[in-house]
Amino acid sequence: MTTASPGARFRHAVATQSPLQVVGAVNAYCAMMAEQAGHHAVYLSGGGVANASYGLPDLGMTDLHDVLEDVRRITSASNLPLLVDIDTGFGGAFNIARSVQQMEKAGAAAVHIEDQVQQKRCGHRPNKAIVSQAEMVDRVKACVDARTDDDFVIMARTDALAVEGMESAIERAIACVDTGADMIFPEAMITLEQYKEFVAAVKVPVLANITEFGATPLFSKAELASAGIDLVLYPLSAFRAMNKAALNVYQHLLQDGHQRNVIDTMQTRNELYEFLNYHEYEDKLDALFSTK
Ligand SMILES: C[C@](O)(C(=O)O)[C@H](CC(=O)O)C(=O)O
Ligand SMILES: [Mg+2]
Repeated sequence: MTTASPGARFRHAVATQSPLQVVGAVNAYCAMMAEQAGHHAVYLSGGGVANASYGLPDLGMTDLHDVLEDVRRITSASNLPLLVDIDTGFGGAFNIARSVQQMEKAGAAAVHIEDQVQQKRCGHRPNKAIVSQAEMVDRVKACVDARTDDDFVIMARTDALAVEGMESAIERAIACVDTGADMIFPEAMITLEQYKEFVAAVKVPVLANITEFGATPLFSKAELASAGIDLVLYPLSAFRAMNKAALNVYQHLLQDGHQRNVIDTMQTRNELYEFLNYHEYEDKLDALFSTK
C-alpha cells in the first residue's frame, strides 16, 4: 500500500512502464480483474459508460453524475490509478472545473478532456466538429485551475486530425501543453509517423488510443514504443469481448435449452470468488457468527 495520491501513482506508472498500457474497465469487477492480472492502470471510457451502464450511444448524452457513479464504484474496488474520459467536460468553464474537482474527490487519477463540440461523437466516426483552439485552451485552463492535487493529471485530447489536419492538431496540442496540460491524446491517428510528430512536438507524454474497428491500425506496444509513445489505451477491448461472449450464451440458451455447449466460455464460480476475495469474507462471516 502507498500513501501517494492516485495522480502521483499514475504519473509514476507512466514514468516507469514504457509504454504504460491503460486498459478499459466498464465496471468495478473488471477493474479488479485487470489489477489482479497485473495491469498498472485502468480506464473508464465515456463510450463504455454510455453503452454499458446506460444502453446509449457515445454521443455526449451522459452527464457528470453518470460517469462519477462508475468512477466511485471502480475506485472503491481497485487500487489501480484510474484515467477517466470526461468527454468535453460537461459544460462551460464552471462545469468543467466542477467535473475535475468531483473526479479528484471520487479517487480518479487523471481525466482527458477533448476539443469536440458538446454535441460530440465517437472519435473514430465521420463528421466530427471541434471548438476553436482558444475555446479548447480555456477548457484546459479550467481543468488545471480546478485541481487541488498538482499531481492529478490533466490530459488534453485533440480530435483535430480528421477535421483540420495534422498541422492544426499539433498546434492545438502545443497550445494545451503551454496552458498546463500534462499529457496529450491525439485522437484517431492513422500512422506511426503521426505519433512520432506529436511526440517530437509536445515534449510531454503522448497517449495512443488503440481502439478496435476504428481509424487507427492495431499497432503493437513495441511499435508504439519505437514511436516514443508513453501510454497505450485499450478503451473497450475487454467490453467488446465480454459482449460477444454474453450474446453467444444468450443465443445458445435459446437454441439448446441448456448451457452445456457454452460452459467452457464461462468464468467458473471459483475463479469469480478468487478475484472477489470471497473466501476471506466468508471466513470473517463465520468468525462473526461463531457463537450462534
Ligand atoms: C476512447 C473513447 O473516447 C472512449 O469513450 O472510450 C472512444 C473509443 C471508441 O469509440 O472506440 C473514442 O475513441 O472516441
Ligand atoms: Mg470517449
